[in-house]
Amino acid sequence: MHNSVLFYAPFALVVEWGRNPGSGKNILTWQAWLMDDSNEDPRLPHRRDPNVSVSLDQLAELGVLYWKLNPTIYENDEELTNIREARGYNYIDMLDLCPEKVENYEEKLKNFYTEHIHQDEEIRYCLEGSGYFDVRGKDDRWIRILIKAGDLIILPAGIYHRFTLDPSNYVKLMRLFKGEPVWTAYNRPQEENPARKEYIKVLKEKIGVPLEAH
Ligand SMILES: CSCCC(=O)C(=O)O
Ligand SMILES: [Fe+2]
Repeated sequence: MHNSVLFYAPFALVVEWGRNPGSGKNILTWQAWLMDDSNEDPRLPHRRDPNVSVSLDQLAELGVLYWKLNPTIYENDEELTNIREARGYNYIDMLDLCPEKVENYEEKLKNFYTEHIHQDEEIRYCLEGSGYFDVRGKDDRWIRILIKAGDLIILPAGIYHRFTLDPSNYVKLMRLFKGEPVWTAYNRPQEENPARKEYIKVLKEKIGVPLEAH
């Protein structure tokens, strides 16, 4: 799948949105960086000093895909429809991440921030608010990805990741899935998990180096 044309499609779409005259948005809204090693509040940015940015290309190498869409038209968005059709995402629901709307809010947040994998892709489209997805890079260091309204992100099955709110303390996410949704998280270590093995195999083929723990 990752070697197919689809794999490159996000860039075309990103450029398209960036060209949209009068949209007031540009394609440089992408923000990802290597995390520092401090144990301070996870909701802080945790940039290194000096900052080390991570590009869309570097993320794509890890199988992480990104689109910039217009969140104000999500109910009737042709681009979103195209992505859903191309990738078979026939299921959607909404996750409004605030204490009033989510049962066991604190526990859920804690679980989201516990390093884990899934056996399927994790697909999230941010409609309001913001937060951070952290993914492990090829050297096993944390890469922090800022997600805000209009950002659609796909994490491949088997990638170690976690999620936290940022100081805004609020995010509204659309969750997408292929078929009947399965949200099961498998906490690290998962080296024998078939999804992890497959992910490592694809990564080795693509970038030629094994992932190494620090
Ligand atoms: C808040 S959505 C992202 C959290 C996550 O990794 C998950 O739901 O599995
Ligand atoms: Fe997850």
